[in-house]
Amino acid sequence: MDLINELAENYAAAYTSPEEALLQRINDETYATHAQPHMLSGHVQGRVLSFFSKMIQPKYILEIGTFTGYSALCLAEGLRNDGELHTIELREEDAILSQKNFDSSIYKNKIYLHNGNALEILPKLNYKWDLVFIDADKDNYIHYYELVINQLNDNGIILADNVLFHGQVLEEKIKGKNALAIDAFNKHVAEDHRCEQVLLTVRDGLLLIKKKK
Ligand SMILES: C[S@@+](CC[C@H](N)C(=O)[O-])C[C@H]1O[C@@H](n2cnc3c(N)ncnc32)[C@H](O)[C@@H]1O
Repeated sequence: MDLINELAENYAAAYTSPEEALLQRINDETYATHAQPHMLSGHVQGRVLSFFSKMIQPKYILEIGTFTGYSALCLAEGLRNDGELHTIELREEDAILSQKNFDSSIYKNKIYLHNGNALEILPKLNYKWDLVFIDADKDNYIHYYELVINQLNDNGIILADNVLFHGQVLEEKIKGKNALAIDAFNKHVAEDHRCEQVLLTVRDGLLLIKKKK
């Protein structure tokens, strides 16, 4: 289901700052060569990620689900000079591709790519996160959220992608496994008194979550 009117999407893209050449190249190469290019955040959502990161000026960023590296590079734009971005990717072929893309970037010395299952890698990453982007397997969103919320800095923010899951969460009786997992995640966060949240209807839905002090 296309949730957002295509004309509105095009208008938003026209009046959003352009992406830089490397991001444009990653986008084009991913669409030309990858079997699931739609997973890439893309221009407008990429600028949203960059904008939030520049507002937060994080020292430590965590991303779960690197894919070809597009969103990591957008998030890295807001890092402090001494900041680090840690990104986790399960599939070796995507990890290789994203590392190649990071190596072409001015942020290459600030990005640490971890190849493996996020559920196993996360407990080994001992950082206080300022900004977290959850964008991997939908079944595990609740696990990822519970693993990172206690490692979030006081002013830390979690962003979770695909929270509208192609509109499938709007069905009267949700059928898809991933849509059910996302709907359960949205309810889990809504019922969690530790945080406040806002669901933006950007692209496939972006949930902004802030831990209460
Ligand atoms: C939607 S894509 C990420 C897109 C990327 N963040 C972007 O915006 O360009 C999801 C990625 O998560 C990875 N993934 C799935 N399950 C994972 C897991 N358990 N641990 C780490 N990565 C996982 C997939 O291989 C895939 O590359």
